[in-house]
Amino acid sequence: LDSVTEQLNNKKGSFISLHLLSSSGLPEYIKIVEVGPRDGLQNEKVIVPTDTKIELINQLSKTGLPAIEVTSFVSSKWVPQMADHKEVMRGIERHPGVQYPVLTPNLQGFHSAIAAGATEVSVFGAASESFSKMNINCSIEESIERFEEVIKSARNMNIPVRGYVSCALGCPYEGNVVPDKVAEVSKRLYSMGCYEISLGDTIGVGTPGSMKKMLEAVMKEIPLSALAVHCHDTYGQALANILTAIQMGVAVVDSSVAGLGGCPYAKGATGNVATEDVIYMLNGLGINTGVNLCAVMEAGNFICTALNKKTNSKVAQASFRTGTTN
Ligand SMILES: CC(C)(COP(=O)([O-])OP(=O)([O-])OC[C@H]1O[C@@H](n2cnc3c(N)ncnc32)[C@H](O)[C@@H]1OP(=O)([O-])[O-])[C@@H](O)C(=O)NCCC(=O)NCCSC(=O)C[C@@](C)(O)CC(=O)[O-]
Repeated sequence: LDSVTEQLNNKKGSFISLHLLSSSGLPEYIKIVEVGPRDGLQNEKVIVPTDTKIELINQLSKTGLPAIEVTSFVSSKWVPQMADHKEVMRGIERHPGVQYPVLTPNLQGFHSAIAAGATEVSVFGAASESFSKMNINCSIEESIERFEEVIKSARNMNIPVRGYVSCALGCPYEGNVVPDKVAEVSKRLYSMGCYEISLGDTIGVGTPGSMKKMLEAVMKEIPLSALAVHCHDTYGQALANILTAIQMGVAVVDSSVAGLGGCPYAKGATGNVATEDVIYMLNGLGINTGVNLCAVMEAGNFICTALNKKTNSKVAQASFRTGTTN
């Protein structure tokens, strides 16, 4: 409880950890990629008003987060929740030093994103054929061809492209996914020009054991500095999996404010790991993120109130119960 209080009392500016644990062997700085406004909200049943999305992103922009995934330029027939992508993109206040990536599955999405002012995009593939078909309506091979077009156009415009590989630790349709397949798809995206590969445990079935095996395979093909992990918490393993990844040297972690989220094409998958819980853990390890925990909790409180739902962040729940937020 003391550590919660210490962290929460430091409300101004970026959080400086008061823990004195040694960080030797762990990255000194971890970049948090906030995916709540996209991965979090895409799964909400009731359409979230555009103004609420914009306000959430504006609040998150003031927390010290270096990257906030804003929306997806996908078909509104497939993901109605992201239909207001242009309005959201145009409505947000952009802060210097914050990246605002958006998802683009194909050239059509890429051109719409650029027209709406996107300055960074992400392509999203999978290590499972069935998931690729269900999620983006094409095979892995076809998806790579589409991504290649996006990456070429992006390169001509100096737009950085991030690449996702979903089902890195398991697939909702095929079950087990072999680490070599994850490594193969990751390598192709990286070789095509993605500056970073985010490895998605889409349905949160991974464990520290499977995370380690998968990363060992991927790290043979891609530099560690180009890897990120994207963990869902369906089986309660997300923080343990992230800790395993950072012990192996991964220094980019995706997370979602209040633990919102899930993929509409991965039935049963619950939210992403909560940003608040990741920051709390990293603060405890003495790892700098530059993110103010209290400010993220306030943004979490805002969106949970707007959605009339309880936060999935254990840290936010504990702080609420013990009154340490005030
Ligand atoms: C990829 C498509 C579009 C293919 O969908 P399709 O139906 O195969 O596309 P198509 O090329 O045959 O075109 C059909 C219609 O879609 C339109 N269309 C075509 N492209 C676009 C576009 N970019 N934006 C808007 N509209 C588009 C196109 O204009 C046409 O419109 P119509 O003539 O019928 O009116 C579709 O399957 C789709 O939108 N899928 C959405 C997938 C999605 O957003 N999933 C959730 C995100 S992934 C995720 O959450 C996992 C991740 C990233 O978080 C990591 C992890 O956890 O593992």
